[in-house]
Amino acid sequence: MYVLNRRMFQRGKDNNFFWFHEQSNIFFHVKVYLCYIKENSMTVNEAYLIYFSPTHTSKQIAEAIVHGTGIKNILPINVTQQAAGEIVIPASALAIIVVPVYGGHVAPLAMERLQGIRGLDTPTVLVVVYGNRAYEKALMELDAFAIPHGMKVIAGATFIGEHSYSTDEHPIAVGRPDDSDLALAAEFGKKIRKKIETADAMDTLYPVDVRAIKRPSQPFIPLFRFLRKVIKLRKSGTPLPRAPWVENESVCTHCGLCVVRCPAGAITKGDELHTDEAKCIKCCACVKACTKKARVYDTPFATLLSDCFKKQKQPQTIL
Ligand SMILES: Cc1cc2nc3c(=O)[nH]c(=O)nc-3n(C[C@H](O)[C@H](O)[C@H](O)COP(=O)(O)O)c2cc1C
Repeated sequence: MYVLNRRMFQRGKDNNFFWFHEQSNIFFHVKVYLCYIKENSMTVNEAYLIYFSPTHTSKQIAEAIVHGTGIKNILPINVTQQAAGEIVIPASALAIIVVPVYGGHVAPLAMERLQGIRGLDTPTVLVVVYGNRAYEKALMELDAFAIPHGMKVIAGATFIGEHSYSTDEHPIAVGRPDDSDLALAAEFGKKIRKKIETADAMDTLYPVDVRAIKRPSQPFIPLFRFLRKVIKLRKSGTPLPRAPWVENESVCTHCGLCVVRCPAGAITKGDELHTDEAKCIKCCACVKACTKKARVYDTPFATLLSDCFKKQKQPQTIL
């Protein structure tokens, strides 16, 4: 045991007591700092998982991200079949919005169905899922929706999903999101959680500019071939199918699955052989859902996309 005296508090190589005293001071300050971080770090205890996903690729990405965050209280808001209605998401929650890209834009029906959602400066993650061609303005459009709706965009991402037009003959990004995409989505979720927890308050949880996200590399020659073929197709006046159809009527069992899966109400129970072209959004949910393969959507675009976008693009994230 040391008996306290003045010499013990004097610096010196051979003064062991002073060395311990100095270290314990450091330990004390580290402990105080850790307590401070814990006291002041932000936590989110619930996640609003908002998605539109007729062929379930966006849904898979959404679920992988939220599981990656480790948040247990998940409130799914699936806007595939109906509008979200009026929902206010508190600032203490995390909002994750995942939508597919149609023609380089956010799928218009998805955008329409998101309109009732509002945040209160809610930390929000924006994700677009596209079929290996391009997402063009989609992520920026989602951002332009989210900010005026009271959401603070703290992370963004672009993921790849099997193209809705993909068939056995004309495969486009088949099997995406694959295991590696889903692992990346979960890792992204984990990083989002970390970003929130390392911020000591809402004003230090910094927003991101989704325009700064890295665009995937696109080889020029296949893109040029694609554009040339699209122009040729348009000039030829070949009519493009306005909606999926039932190829062989005897195969359809009228099970009604296509009716249930259609997000646009374009197929009516009891009249499954007919698709309302005015309502159809060509999402191909009915084609993918049909267990008898009675429904088809055979568009010349599938051939072009399959031929020209063979190189698999990779997900990109920003946070
Ligand atoms: C009408 C329509 C337009 C599409 N446009 C694009 C596009 O511009 N770029 C692209 O890469 N993929 C495009 N896709 C493919 C979808 O973005 C892709 O298949 C997505 O994974 C579908 O999401 P979901 O499975 O959640 O429905 C389009 C699909 C449809 C049905």
